[in-house]
Amino acid sequence: MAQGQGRLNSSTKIPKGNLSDGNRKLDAFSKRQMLAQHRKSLPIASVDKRLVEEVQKHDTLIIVGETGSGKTTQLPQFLYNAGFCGDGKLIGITQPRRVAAVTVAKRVAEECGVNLGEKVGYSIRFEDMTSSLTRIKYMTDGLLLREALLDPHLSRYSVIIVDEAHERTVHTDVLLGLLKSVQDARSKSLNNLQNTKNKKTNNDIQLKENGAQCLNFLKQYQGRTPLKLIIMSASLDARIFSEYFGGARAVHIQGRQFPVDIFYTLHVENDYLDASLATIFQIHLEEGPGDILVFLTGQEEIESVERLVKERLKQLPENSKKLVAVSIFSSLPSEQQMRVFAPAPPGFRKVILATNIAETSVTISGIKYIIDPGLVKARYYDPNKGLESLVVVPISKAQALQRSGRAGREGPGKCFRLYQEDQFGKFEDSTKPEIKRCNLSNIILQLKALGVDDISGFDFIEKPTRSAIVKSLEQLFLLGALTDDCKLSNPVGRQMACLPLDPIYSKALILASEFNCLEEMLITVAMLSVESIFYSPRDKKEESRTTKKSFASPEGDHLTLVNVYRASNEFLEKRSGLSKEKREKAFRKWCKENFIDSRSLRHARDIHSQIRRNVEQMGLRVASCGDDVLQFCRCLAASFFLNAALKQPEGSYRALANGEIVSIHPSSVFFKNKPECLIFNELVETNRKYIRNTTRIDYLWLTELAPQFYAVQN
Ligand SMILES: Nc1ncnc2c1ncn2[C@@H]1O[C@H](COP(=O)(O)OP(=O)(O)OP(=O)(O)O)[C@@H](O)[C@H]1O
Repeated sequence: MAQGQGRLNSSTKIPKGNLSDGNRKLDAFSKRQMLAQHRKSLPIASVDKRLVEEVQKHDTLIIVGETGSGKTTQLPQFLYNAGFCGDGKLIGITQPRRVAAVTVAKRVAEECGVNLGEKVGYSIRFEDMTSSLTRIKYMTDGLLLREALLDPHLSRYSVIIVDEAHERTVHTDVLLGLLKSVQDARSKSLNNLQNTKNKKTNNDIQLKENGAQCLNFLKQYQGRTPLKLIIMSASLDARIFSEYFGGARAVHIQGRQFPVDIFYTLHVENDYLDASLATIFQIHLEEGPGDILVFLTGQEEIESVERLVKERLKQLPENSKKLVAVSIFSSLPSEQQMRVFAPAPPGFRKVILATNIAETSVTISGIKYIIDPGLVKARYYDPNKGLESLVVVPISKAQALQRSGRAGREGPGKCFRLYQEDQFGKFEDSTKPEIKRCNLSNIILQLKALGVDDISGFDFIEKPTRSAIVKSLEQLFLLGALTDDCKLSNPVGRQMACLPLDPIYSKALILASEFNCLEEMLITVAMLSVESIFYSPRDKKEESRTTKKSFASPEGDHLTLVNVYRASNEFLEKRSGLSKEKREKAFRKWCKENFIDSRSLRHARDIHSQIRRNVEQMGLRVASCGDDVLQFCRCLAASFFLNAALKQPEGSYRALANGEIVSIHPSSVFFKNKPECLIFNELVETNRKYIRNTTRIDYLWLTELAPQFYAVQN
C-alpha cells in the first residue's frame, strides 16, 4: 500500500458526521434543515455576497476554488436568490459529463426543496428533465452547443457557468468561443437599443404616448440583457482564460471542507492493477469505515478488477467478506451509472471502480478513500491517417487533484497515489486540450450550422492544427455536408447537423431512407453507439463463440447486430404480458444465456427510440429492406466509403483512404473467413491497428456509389 504524509490541509472545518446516513432517518423537514446547515458550512457560503457583486460588476468572471468548496451546487443558488432569473431567464451550468449534470441537479433540487424538473432541472443528450418552471439548468457542454443552433443568442439565459473548464473538452473549448461572440453580440444589440431608446425619449414624445409601441420596445429591451459568463474549476490556469477573455477578472475561493491526506508509493509500481487490488484489500481490512473509489482506465480493466475482487473475497473469512464492488464507465446506460450513488447494504463497504467519468464534479456519498494509479485512457486522432488510437497515458496534475478531491467532501479522506512523489512532479500541469487531439468533423459541422463559415478564423481558445481542420472539411465535403464553397449544403448538411451523432452515422441514416433500409440502419447506428454488445468470459470462450454464431450474418457484423436486436425484440414481445420487473429479469437472463451485455443492449434500445424520433421529425421515410439485404450493404458502402479496405495476399487489409495496413478485430464475424473487400466503422490502434465492425461489399460499388472519392483516385 502507498505510504507517505498528508499534503492537503483544511482551512475550514465543520463537525464530523456522515450526512447521508443521518439523512435517511430524518423526516423531510429536518432533512432540509440539515441541508441548510450543511450549505452554510461550505467555504463558498462566507463569500456569497462578494461573489454576487463580482458577477454584477463583471460580464466575465473566472472562479477557482478547492474541490468540494461548493462552486457547482451553491453559486447558481446565490445568483438565483440575487435576482438573476428575473423575466423568466435561466442560469445554465455546463458540465463535461452527463453523470455530473444529472447528479448535481438532483442534489440542488433537494437543497432547494423542489421536485427535479421544476425550479432546478437538467438536460443531457437523449434526456430532458426541465420544464417551463426551470430556472437553474444543469446540462452537458455539448447540449448547450446544440441549443445554440436553435437560439444563436442563447437569449433564454442571463448567466452561463462553464464548470470544470480545466477538462478542456472539445465542446468546452468551442463553447467558450461561441459564448464570447454571443456576449459581444448581446452587448452590441443592447447598446444599439439603448441608443435608440435615448433618441426616442429625447425626440419622440409619441413613444411615451403610444402605450403599445412602448410596451413592445420595453419587451425587446428587457429580452436583451448582457450575458454573464462564469468559468469555474478547482484546477485551472486562470491566466489562460483571463487573457482569452480580454483580461477577465479571476477570483479565488479559499478553503476546503475537510482534509484529504495524500500518500505516495515508495517504489515504482510495475503492475498497477495488482497494486490497486492490494490497496483495496489493505484499506478494507485495516482502515476504518468508508467507501473506496478506484480510478481505472477502461471497461475491460474495470470488469477484470471486479472479477478479481470477487475471487479474493471468497478466500477471506466470513466476517471480512462485507465488501461490494460497483462500476461506472461512460458506455454504461445512465440508470446503471446511478447505481454507484446508492449506499452499500448495511454493514458493507463499497468499492467503486471508475474511469475518469467520476473524476470531476461528482460527490459520491460515503467515499473516504481514493486509489489513483495515475493513468487515463485518452483518444488521439491522427488526421492525416484518419487513425484513432486509444492510449493509456499518465494523468496531469490537475487530474490528480480532481481525483483526490472526490474524498474530503463529507469528512476527512485519504488518497493513495500508486506512484512516487517525484513521478507526480513530472506530470503535466494540465491535460492536453481535446481539440488538439480529436477528429474535428463533428464540431466543424456544428460550427457551420451556427453560421461560422471561416473555421480557421474562429476565435478558439487554442487553435486546432490547420491540417486537422482541412482534413475534417474534406471529409465533410466528401460526405456531401458541404458545398464546393465550403458552406453547409441543403438539405443534407443541415439534416446531418440536426442529428446528435457522428457525421458519418448521420449520413448513413439519411442515405438509408433513400435505400429503403432506414429501419435496419437505425438499429445499426444505435448498436454501434454503445461500447460492446457481446462479451466473452474467460472461462467460457468457446461457448460464447458458438452462441454468437447463431446471430451471425454472412454479410458481416452490422447485420449480425441487427439480428441480435431483432431477436431481443421478439423475445420481449413474447413476454409483453409479464410485469415490468419479470420482463426485465427474463430479458437479463436471455442476455446472459446469449453472452450479450444486457446493459449495453438496453442502452442501444433507448438510443434507438431517440434517434428514430429524430429521423421521423425530419420527415425521413422509415422502411425495412426485408430480405433484400444487398440494399443495406450497398447503403453501408455509400455511407462508409471512406472506411473501405481491400484484402492483401497475406490476409491483412489495406485501408483505401490512407493506405494503412490493418487487421480485422478478433470480435468480427470475418476474423477467420475474410472477404475481398469490406467497409468498417472504426480503425483503432491498441497493440495493433484493428478495424472493427465490418461488412462485406463489392469493390465496384465504391466507384458507383462514391465517385466523388473513388472515380478521381482510382
Ligand atoms: N450528491 C451529494 N450528496 C451529498 N453531498 C453532496 C452532494 N453534492 C454535493 N454535496 C456536498 O456539497 C459539497 C459541495 O459540492 P460542490 O459540487 O458544489 O463542490 P465544488 O466546489 O463544485 O467541487 P468540485 O470542484 O469538486 O466540482 C460537497 O463537498 C458535499 O459535501
